[in-house]
Amino acid sequence: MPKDESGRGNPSSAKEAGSHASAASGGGTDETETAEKDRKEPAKTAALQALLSYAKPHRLTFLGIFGCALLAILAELFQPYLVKIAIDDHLIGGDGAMRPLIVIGLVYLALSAVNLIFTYIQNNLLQFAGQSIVASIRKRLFRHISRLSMSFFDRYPIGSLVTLESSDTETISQFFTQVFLSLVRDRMTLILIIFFMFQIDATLAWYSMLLLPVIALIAILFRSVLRKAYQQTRTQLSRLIAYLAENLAGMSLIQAYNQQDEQFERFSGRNEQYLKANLKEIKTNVLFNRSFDIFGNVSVAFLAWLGGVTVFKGTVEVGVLYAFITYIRQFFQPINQITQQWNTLQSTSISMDRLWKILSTEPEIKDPSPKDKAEVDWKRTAGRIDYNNVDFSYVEGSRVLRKLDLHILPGETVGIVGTTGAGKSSLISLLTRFYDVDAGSVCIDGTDIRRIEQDTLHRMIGLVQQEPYLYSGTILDNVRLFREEFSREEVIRACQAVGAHPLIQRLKDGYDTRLSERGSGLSAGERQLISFARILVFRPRILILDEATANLDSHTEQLVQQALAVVSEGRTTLVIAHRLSTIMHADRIIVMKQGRIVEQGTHHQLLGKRGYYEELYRHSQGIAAIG
Ligand SMILES: Nc1ncnc2c1ncn2[C@@H]1O[C@H](COP(=O)(O)OP(=O)(O)OP(=O)(O)O)[C@@H](O)[C@H]1O
Repeated sequence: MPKDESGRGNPSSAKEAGSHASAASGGGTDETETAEKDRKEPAKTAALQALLSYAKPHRLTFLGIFGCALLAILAELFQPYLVKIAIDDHLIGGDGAMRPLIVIGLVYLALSAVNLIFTYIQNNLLQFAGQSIVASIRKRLFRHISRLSMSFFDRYPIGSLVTLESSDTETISQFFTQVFLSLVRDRMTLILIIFFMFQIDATLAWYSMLLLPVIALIAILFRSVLRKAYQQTRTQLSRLIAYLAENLAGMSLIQAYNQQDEQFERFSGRNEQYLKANLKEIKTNVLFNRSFDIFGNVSVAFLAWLGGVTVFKGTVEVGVLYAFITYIRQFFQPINQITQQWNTLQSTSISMDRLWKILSTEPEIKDPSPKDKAEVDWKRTAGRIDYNNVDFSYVEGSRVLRKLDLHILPGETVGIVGTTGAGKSSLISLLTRFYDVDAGSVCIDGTDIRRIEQDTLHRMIGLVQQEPYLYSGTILDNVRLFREEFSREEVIRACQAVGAHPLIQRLKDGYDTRLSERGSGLSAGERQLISFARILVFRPRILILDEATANLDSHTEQLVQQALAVVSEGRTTLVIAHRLSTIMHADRIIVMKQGRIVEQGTHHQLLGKRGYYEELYRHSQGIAAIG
């Protein structure tokens, strides 16, 4: 069972996160989504409140939208009324004078212009408010995700976070630009049409109201079918995207194993299902729209007949009948819109729910409270590290580090070795506070790192990983990590010190050469040298190298080793290495096995012990010989 389900730290359990992830990646069926929804009604209210809180700063804009919509609708609905006046008072009942008819014509035109202008302003305001709201949601989400703890990323697939940041926020933007408008404008239109009808002729208006239950019945019947068809399409699309993402990520393996045809077949199957779901959704939509059209025409015929009879009897004027027929036609439009928007409303609520789950996830690793906070200056760190009786597990019941006690002196270089899964990387992750210990403590210069602010802690420590991450940007940006406080000269000096300068100069634009994502275009060794230069620029007091030379050939490794000697100078350095040759010259070597330190000493002392280290060493020598 993941730790946070036991009540520690994160309120959203891993189980929930997992189910969300599967829904995002297409695993969710209608039933599971409905069940999820039922369970999370309170969360949804919170989600809706959160959504509204984003809209709050734009309340004046929304007031403007409301006003514009009202004026546009009034202008539109006043037109049939004008025609009624023209027919009844001037064409049939009038004295044949043209002047009033021309005036009515001009007013009619003016109303069209009013409708056009206010609809235009309303749409612009709405787009402005909607897009601004979604932009700020995206910003907050990005910031929030980047502050979440590593345990969150263990549970949450990156793909579903990308979906969240891209397509879920897009759905929410549709809420503001389509659904919200429909909720406001279409409802207002319906109410005003009914109002105009009763103003003109109450008897005909009551007859027209007979249509309402039938309209409601059709809308309700279709709503569930539409919703099902829509959700089916979404599920199939998510499955397709998830499959595509997985496929692209593993392309090298697919090509190496010549799996293209098999993968193509599997893709085609999913594509076919998506196509079917899409066609079904379109068919249902067309059926709904046409049914509504037919019913609209039948209603008009019914009203024409009923009205015609009353016109013949002389109880209703022709103009009134004309206005009614127009209103009835207009009546169907907003109802159709509202029903259509129901789908978007549904998906907004699902997206908002997902978004809220992430936004309400508290980082498990928190900064100390002002009371507990230790005042530390990272520049003055001596670099002593103490692991005091540390217990640690990622998943409850499966201990990774046991009663681990390790004390490292300032400036000492410590190599950490052990077989796969021994706990080497976990040891490092505790020092950087990617995770917190279950018991015991980790201290730097005698201060428990939980009492040090994370920003300060991360300035104390420099981490170089096996696959150094380079961002899309220039070499200069990548060395100083986009922080302008470091000058170009500092970056160049750092690159010279680690031996990266000649190779950077050979590049097309030198330090201004733009790297593509992940630094493709540079060799593994070159990328590693750039990450070493970062260390010299940022000057952390503690340096961690996690398999930093694992991917390099022996010539490049030599280059990197020289660079390493430069960067580790005067710093407490922890080096994890599978290749024992990398750490042979360390001041001390820690040998780990199943979460414990089983041996420690210099290379020669350890070989002399003829224990586990010697076994590992012989094994690695054997591999080297075979190589
Ligand atoms: N994020 C994680 N969630 C759950 N278990 C994990 C996680 N990371 C590591 N483990 C488990 O913790 C144990 C120690 O892993 P760790 O990565 O620290 O070992 P290591 O010695 O660095 O191994 P390697 O040399 O292969 O990198 C392993 O059993 C591993 O499966």
